[in-house]
Amino acid sequence: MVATILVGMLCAHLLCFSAMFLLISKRLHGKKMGMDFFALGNLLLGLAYILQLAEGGPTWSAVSVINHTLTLASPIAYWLGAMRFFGHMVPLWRPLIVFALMYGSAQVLVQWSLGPTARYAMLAAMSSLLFFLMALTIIHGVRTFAKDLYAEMVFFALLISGICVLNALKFIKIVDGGLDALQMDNSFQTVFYIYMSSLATILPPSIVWLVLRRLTDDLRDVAARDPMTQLLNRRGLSEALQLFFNTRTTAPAYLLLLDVDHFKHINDTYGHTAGDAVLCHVAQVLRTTARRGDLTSRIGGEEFVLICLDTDEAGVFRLAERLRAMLEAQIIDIPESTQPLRCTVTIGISPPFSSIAELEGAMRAADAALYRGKAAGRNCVQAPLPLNDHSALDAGKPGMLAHETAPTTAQSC
Ligand SMILES: Nc1nc2c(ncn2[C@@H]2O[C@H](COP(=O)(O)OP(=O)(O)OP(=O)(O)O)[C@@H](O)[C@H]2O)c(=O)[nH]1
Repeated sequence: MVATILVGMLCAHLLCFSAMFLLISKRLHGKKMGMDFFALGNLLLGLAYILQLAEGGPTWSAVSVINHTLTLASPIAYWLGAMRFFGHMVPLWRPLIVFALMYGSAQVLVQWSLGPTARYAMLAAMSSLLFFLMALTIIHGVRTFAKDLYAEMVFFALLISGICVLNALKFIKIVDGGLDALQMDNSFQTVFYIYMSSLATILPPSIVWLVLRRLTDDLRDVAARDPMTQLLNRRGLSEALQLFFNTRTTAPAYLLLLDVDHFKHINDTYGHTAGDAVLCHVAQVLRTTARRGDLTSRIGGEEFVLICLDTDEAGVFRLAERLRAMLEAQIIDIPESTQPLRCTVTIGISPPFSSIAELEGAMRAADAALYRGKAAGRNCVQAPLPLNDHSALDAGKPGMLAHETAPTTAQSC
């Protein structure tokens, strides 16, 4: 009786959360994060348990064959849903239909050749195997595609390992004691269904939590990035830098402020689409040239910032010069245009700084250097003023600098 009530509650939980997952997936439109697959997994398992209640005990019937097939199809749907959640575009119906046909046939074969006990033992063994594979996938995910969800994934792996172990025990009991092991009210079955009911209560809210986490992470990411170039925006830059200074106290940072030369002229001559393509090109060069861990950002219009972390002064000047030369040399692909287009940038460098509070000052110093670079003819790298030359910094006048590179003649882009 107890086990029957537990199975009834389990069905109610599974079907309610199936409906909830489906509603969430509808709200998520294009990026459903596997919620539609999880809804199907819950529905299949819920239906399997309803069929089990209808059967009353082990029987050989079409309903029983469908029940066993649905019981195993549901973890497959969950597994595929998890793959979708992590961005793998796996199909749903084809693998499920292929599995259903294969497992249906296997049941008929086993029932006729080895008898009913073997068919039930096969269900327990297959369940154990599927959940074992699922736990293995999660453990693999923790090291690769799901690193950011470490705690959640370990939690899931533990819960799923529990089902795996219980099904393995069920298999042993069926092999040892025959179909009597499946009597609903024996103590093992009671423990089994208590565990399954607990999972049906814990897992769905945990899945909703995962989706919520992903959505809020995505929102934060959208708020921190420039939509056109996908580089960090001003806000994202200062958040990322804050994080860096909170966790590291190594070498100071340097800020490079890049400004595309004569950008207005590019827009006016080639149109805004070409202007946008130039900005995306500069962003791409920044992304690929900067070291891993450096922060790349578009802070507005045609102004970009690169913050170099864990480096020294000589390295920063080499990088700035490399960036300038690369941008000067490369031809930019403009959609629907056959005219080759190049652009140059002027780069102002800040003095070293080592706290987030100094970011604004570093930005101002780099801006003053940039201003001097523009005045000196553009397409060059300008070092910051010496620390004691405050008057020059205030007025933005050119100063005598140790690292100044010889400015080349401004080029028409
Ligand atoms: N295509 C495009 N243009 C932009 C965007 N944001 C700002 N602009 C344009 O960038 C131009 C910036 O011009 P200016 O500030 O005069 O700078 P400049 O022409 O590069 O001159 P210098 O910096 O002195 O070499 C303006 O025409 C803006 O309209 C954008 O997202 N896309």
